[in-house]
Amino acid sequence: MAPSISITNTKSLNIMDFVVNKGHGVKGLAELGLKTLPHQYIQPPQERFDSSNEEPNQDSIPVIDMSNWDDLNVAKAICDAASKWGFFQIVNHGVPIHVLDDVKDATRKFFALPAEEKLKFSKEKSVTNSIRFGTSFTPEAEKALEWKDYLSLFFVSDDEAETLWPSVCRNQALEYIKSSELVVKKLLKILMNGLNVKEVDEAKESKLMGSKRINLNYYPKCPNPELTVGVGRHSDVSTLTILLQDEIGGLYVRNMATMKWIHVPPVSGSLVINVGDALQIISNGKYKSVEHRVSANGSSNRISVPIFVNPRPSDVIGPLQELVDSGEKPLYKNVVYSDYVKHFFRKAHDGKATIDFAKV
Ligand SMILES: CC(C)(COP(=O)(O)OP(=O)(O)OC[C@H]1O[C@@H](n2cnc3c(N)ncnc32)[C@H](O)[C@@H]1OP(=O)(O)O)[C@@H](O)C(=O)NCCC(=O)NCCSC(=O)/C=C/c1ccc(O)c(O)c1
Ligand SMILES: O=C(O)CCC(=O)C(=O)O
Ligand SMILES: [Fe+2]
Repeated sequence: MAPSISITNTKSLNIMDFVVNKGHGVKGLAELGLKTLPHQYIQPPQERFDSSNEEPNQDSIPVIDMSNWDDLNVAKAICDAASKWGFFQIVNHGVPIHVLDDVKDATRKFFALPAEEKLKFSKEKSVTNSIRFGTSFTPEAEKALEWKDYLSLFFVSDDEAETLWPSVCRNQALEYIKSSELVVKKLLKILMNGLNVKEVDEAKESKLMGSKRINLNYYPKCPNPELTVGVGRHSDVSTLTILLQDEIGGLYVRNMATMKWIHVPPVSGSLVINVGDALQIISNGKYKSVEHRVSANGSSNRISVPIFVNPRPSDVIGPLQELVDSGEKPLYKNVVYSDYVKHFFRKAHDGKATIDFAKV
């Protein structure tokens, strides 16, 4: 529902109060029919999208068919992509298409709720730390805000989800998490085999995928997309991220060879997989957690739904013992995972800098 106020400039509007405190988000701002971007969203020139920084030949990250996932060529393609690009897309992954469609619909329904309904899930009002409706990334710490609203749901238990997650999206979000579990296990098994770790026992599995967070992201149409960003440069702090995007596009990944940005084109029915910092650390740098960012869009709203597959907050993560025993020099220290995540969340997005926290 559109906010009841209607103005075309924001001079008389307290942006932080309207967007953050009142829960209208950037979606509410966009629906006021603004003609120009409020100054709080203007990014410094080096952070804006500029086609001269994009890969001219549209070199693209691989799209991997998972139907024969135990084929050695498939395993090789996955390990190569995780080492070279840190990103790939998968098709025929086994997650039913209706589950993906349902969670996209549910995301649109959540953001269509009135601001006062969404505000019940804000950091200040939410009855639990594991549910958070917010906007931008860390508005308190950012010099320029990002053009994105989100709902972040940390999975604690089915019981908590049943009682506390917003009813418009909880079943669909849970279904997406549960039906992607098998493909996550397959991917992690392949990636561990690629490090010569032949068996993923319970302890390892728990460290690699012991916790999950799902974010529902909403990027409304933006009056001056060239001046701002949907999400700024960052790497994820997960082990793996399973990202569902709609048909709009706007996700860009850093090509580590050229430092230029490559677009991740929407492929119908696919899931985008990326390595996060936890897996870069655990693999002692073999698999790369690559910088990525999202542009704002001048003509369409966009949604995306990442599942962040993580260690548990209390886990200590560091390079695998098998790698150290084989003679590799550890590039990272052992860190408590929740300390690592808090470090990430308390600062503005700053590209690949988060991982310095764990460097030897
Ligand atoms: C996240 C924590 C540390 C929270 O624990 P808790 O005890 O609740 O700590 P807290 O002190 O309330 O929160 C720590 C800070 O993080 C912030 N924060 C907490 N959750 C979120 C969230 N979902 N989104 C943004 N900030 C958050 C809080 O605001 C705290 O900052 P401050 O208010 O103290 O300044 C805990 O649940 C944990 O260890 N989880 C591990 C699993 C996990 O959640 N991993 C993260 C995967 S997310 C990932 O990889 C990428 C996420 C991402 C990327 C780009 C974006 O633009 C974006 O929005 C999100
Ligand atoms: O919206 C996207 O395509 C990516 C979002 C993202 O990078 C994130 O939520 O970590
Ligand atoms: Fe990300």
